[in-house]
Amino acid sequence: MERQVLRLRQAFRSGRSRPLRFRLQQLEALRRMVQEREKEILAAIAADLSKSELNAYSHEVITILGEIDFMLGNLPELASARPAKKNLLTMMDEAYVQPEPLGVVLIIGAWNYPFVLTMQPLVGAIAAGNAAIVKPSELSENTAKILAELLPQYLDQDLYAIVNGGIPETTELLKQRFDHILYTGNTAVGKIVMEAAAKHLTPVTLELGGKSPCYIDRDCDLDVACRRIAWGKYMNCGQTCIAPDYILCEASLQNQIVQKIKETVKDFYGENIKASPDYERIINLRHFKRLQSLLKGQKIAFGGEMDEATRYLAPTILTDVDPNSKVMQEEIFGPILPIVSVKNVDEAINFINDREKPLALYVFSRNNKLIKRVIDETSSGGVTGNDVIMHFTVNSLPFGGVGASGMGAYHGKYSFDTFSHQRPCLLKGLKGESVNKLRYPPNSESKVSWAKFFLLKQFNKGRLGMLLFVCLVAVAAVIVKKYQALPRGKALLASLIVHRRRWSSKH
Ligand SMILES: NC(=O)c1ccc[n+]([C@@H]2O[C@H](COP(=O)([O-])OP(=O)(O)OC[C@H]3O[C@@H](n4cnc5c(N)ncnc54)[C@H](O)[C@@H]3O)[C@@H](O)[C@H]2O)c1
Ligand SMILES: CC(C)=CCC/C(C)=C/CC/C(C)=C/C=O
Repeated sequence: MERQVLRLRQAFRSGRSRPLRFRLQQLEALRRMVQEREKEILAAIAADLSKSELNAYSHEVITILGEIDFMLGNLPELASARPAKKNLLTMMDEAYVQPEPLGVVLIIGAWNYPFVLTMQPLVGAIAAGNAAIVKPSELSENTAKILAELLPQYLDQDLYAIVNGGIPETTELLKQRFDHILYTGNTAVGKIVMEAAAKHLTPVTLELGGKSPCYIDRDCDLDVACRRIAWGKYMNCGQTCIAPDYILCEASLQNQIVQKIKETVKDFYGENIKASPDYERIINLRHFKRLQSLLKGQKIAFGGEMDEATRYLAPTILTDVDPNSKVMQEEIFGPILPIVSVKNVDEAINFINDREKPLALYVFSRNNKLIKRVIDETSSGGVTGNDVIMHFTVNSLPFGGVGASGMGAYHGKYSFDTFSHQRPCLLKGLKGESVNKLRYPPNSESKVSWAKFFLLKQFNKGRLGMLLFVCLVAVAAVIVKKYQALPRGKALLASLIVHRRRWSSKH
């Protein structure tokens, strides 16, 4: 492991990954990989998640193609230096922010969207000019295997590597020094990752989970709300980090919601859900049994059928759920939808704020003011109003958690920023020592007063006004220096001093 990281570090140090042309070429190669080897990629995802290849394409491949296209189109602008605003003391200098790559980064992915959760961060890491190691989840072993086979065929092998394995391999990997780690997965392992990263002072992006609430207002189109919620909850068999975890609504809405979701499920998956190509299975027996245990003692208003042999768990709704029950204590990550009654929106807001900050928050209402109020009075990684999941698909929005649901964000520009250091650069000339004297010892009241004037005075006169002022100062300095005795120079300096004194007396 150590040797592998060293190999990547040496390749990074060679500077090969930095030129814009190289990054674009690697991103194009990645796009070629996805297009040319689509069938193998889809087959692997489908096998890992008991998913149809059509769904594998729309859940995962589309996202990656979109992300690569975004980077190819925007990278020249994202990677270029941005001029920075200057103060009076640096007016004549060059100030800019230059994004630079961090170095060798580690990307650890989760099993539930095994292609998206490894490749989307990789697109950002390449775009920002880094070397990267990708560690796919061992639970999605087919995708892990195909990535290990394909990536070296398309990408620079000394800069980008796949490491496969389980806990021992990841533990070994985490002992190495990286320049950034982006981890996707559960909160407990997130803490392990952060602890390991802290030993090297490595910054982390943690894409974690949580219980994402979904509030349905009384003033709402319930048909539309229930169709959208059912789509987001039961896709990937509920194993989506931003799936609506539970519903909050007034008690009087509960039965209608059950009825409407029931009808939607029939529309989506037919009478025989088990036979639907659009309904997936639970990833493994451990998770199946965990979900089974969440149903104990609950009122199942719909669904609940299960088959351990195939890890089938039907789309399920629980009603009159006690907020203290087990199903309301942990992220469900399966096709179980509890409904918890609240009296009104105030109680819903309190309910949300009494718990850990979720990864996503959903509000359904005809009343935009109510939606804005819920947003203003709560906190979550992201929000979609009158729909679920969809904020994930907008790559101009940062995607990430807050508090217990994670830290940092990625997607589009935000991926580029996550894997870059925004380096402040100030390039000065070797002239101007007369002004610089202000900051050299010995200090004096007058110097402090001048420094305050130069550094704190806000100029609202635009660039031209600023330039005129600087010229005035420069001319005054030259005149005073060369012709100390001349009345015009003295007068100019005197007026500047008066101007500065007047300003100083006010500040
Ligand atoms: N925020 C997001 O974008 C996002 C996306 C997907 C999943 N999730 C969250 O992830 C959770 C489900 O994923 P999971 O954790 O079951 O996935 P997982 O079991 O695939 O684990 C995630 C990664 O952590 C590694 N890992 C596991 N144990 C480890 C250990 N002890 N030390 C070091 N590495 C270890 C795995 O090898 C894997 O690569 C849910 O909470 C879900 O909400 C979040
Ligand atoms: C809008 C369509 C067709 C797909 C969205 C794909 C999707 C739900 C991706 C989720 C990825 C993600 C962050 C999962 C977390 O577990």
